[in-house]
Amino acid sequence: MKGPVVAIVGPSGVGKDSVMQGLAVSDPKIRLLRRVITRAPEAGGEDYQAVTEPEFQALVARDVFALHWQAHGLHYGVPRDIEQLRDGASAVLVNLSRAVLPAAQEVFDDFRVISLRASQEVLAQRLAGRGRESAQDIRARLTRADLPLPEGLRQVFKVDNSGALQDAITAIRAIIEAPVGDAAQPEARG
Ligand SMILES: Nc1ncnc2c1ncn2[C@@H]1O[C@H](COP(=O)(O)OP(=O)(O)O)[C@@H](O)[C@H]1O
Ligand SMILES: O=P(O)(O)OC[C@H]1O[C@H](OP(=O)(O)OP(=O)(O)O)[C@H](O)[C@@H]1O
Repeated sequence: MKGPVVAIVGPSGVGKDSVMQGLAVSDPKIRLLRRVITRAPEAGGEDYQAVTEPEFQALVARDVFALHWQAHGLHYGVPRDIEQLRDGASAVLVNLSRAVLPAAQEVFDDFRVISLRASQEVLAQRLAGRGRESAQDIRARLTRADLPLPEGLRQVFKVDNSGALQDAITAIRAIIEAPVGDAAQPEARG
């Protein structure tokens, strides 16, 4: 049995990494995809494979990635071995750019999008609290916060993460555990 690929998307600071960690702790069959990123290895936060830009380009040339994109001045890649991670999983969670979602929907069967939301004030506070980026980088991330989701996505669920982290985790578990085609409630789409 292959679990769905569940994209966790939303503005910087909304809680994508926190929600993903919490979900993985709550159920060992919920797995996290480890991204390849041209970010310094010591930056902290999520577990990722840090590579240099030439190393990243060599991986692209070797066709290692199912998906890759650029954002925040960095390159990000999702290795094709995500398919092995799906075997026997309840879900494989992956932090994706909103811009890459239409491509992802074509690449993966049973692809679901969790669109996390929080107000600009909450985002600004959380980014400052996280302390990974400079004030200038935080401003750049906040200007991207309102980027709309692309059209044509078939399974999108809005989840609010302005409140307690556990509430968002509980809401997402219900979406993951629902049978295919059953999880979508009209009011949860968007
Ligand atoms: N529901 C929440 N309540 C309070 N703080 C949160 C919540 N979700 C995330 N955070 C905090 O907000 C900051 C940004 O969260 P993070 O998971 O890194 O967001 P993202 O991956 O979307 O950029 C972190 O310091 C995290 O601990
Ligand atoms: O196109 P967007 O939807 O705005 O996303 C831009 C980038 O932000 C996220 O990365 P990352 O997790 O490195 O950054 P963040 O923690 O600051 O969101 C996401 O995975 C994308 O790579």
